[in-house]
Amino acid sequence: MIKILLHGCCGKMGKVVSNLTEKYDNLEITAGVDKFGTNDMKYPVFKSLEECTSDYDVMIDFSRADALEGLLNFSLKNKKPIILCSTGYSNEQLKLLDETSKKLPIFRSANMSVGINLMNMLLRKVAPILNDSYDIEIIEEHHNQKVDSPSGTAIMLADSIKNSIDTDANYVYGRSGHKKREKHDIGIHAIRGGSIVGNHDVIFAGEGEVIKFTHNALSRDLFAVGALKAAIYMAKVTENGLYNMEDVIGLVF
Ligand SMILES: NC(=O)C1=CN([C@@H]2O[C@H](COP(=O)(O)OP(=O)(O)OC[C@H]3O[C@@H](n4cnc5c(N)ncnc54)[C@H](OP(=O)(O)O)[C@@H]3O)[C@@H](O)[C@H]2O)C=CC1
Ligand SMILES: O=C(O)C1=N[C@H](C(=O)O)C[C@H](O)C1
Repeated sequence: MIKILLHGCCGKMGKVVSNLTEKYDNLEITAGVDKFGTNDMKYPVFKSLEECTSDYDVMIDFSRADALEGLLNFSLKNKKPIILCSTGYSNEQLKLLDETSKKLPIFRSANMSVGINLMNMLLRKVAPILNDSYDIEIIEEHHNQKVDSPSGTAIMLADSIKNSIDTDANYVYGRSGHKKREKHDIGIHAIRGGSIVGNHDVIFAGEGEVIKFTHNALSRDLFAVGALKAAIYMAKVTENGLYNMEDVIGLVF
């Protein structure tokens, strides 16, 4: 049995992960941590990591970027792998994450769905071919409760494109004003409204044609399933380092 500590257990994703875990015979949530706190869960919920005394094998986090430092220190102290699903990290936080991964197995992915990770892999192949003659724009849509913009997934997709081409792409967020598009811009646009779970379009606009890669998440279950698969994977990992969803789904191309 793999014992999971769920950080951010009372939020939208925390609740979905809690429900889905019950379908797995080999997984059990032994405790949760959430600022919000509640007694509604089937496991003990602590209001902070400092109060949490539960034994666990792997921690899953769906909370906020500002929780990162505390999560890393707690995981280092307990010598247990951590799965970071939260988004909105700053460059300094990403640097800290990289440094800490030399001392701890850390998993991070801005999107736990198989579909987005497959699309990300395809973009790495396609972008170097299309980059010269097509303009690249990314549009993401999410619910009206999301705090970080653009989405972590949009940044992940943009970074994959940027790292796969030999020109130095420049990110332009939510374009406005009086200025033509520059050739090496990658536009990144965020839409917020209602209960949209999470949609991502990557557009390659050329002369006389547009090629579009689209991923629409129809339910939060697919993120939760990805997090639980990552938990099963990370519980067995012994080497320190930074892992992601491609390790879990075995996308080696
Ligand atoms: N990687 C992926 O596939 C996905 C990532 N996400 C990301 O996961 C995160 C959570 O999403 P979602 O569940 O929709 O958000 P919610 O706001 O619904 O849930 C977050 C929960 O974490 C709590 N929380 C916030 N800060 C802390 C903290 N410092 N310590 C402990 N608990 C805290 C919140 O409490 P309170 O409400 O009191 O602040 C809330 O209960 C976001 O960053 C989101 O972008 C979401 C979906 C998929
Ligand atoms: O906040 C959300 O809801 C989501 N956040 C992630 C992101 O920022 O990319 C992933 C998913 O699209 C849902």
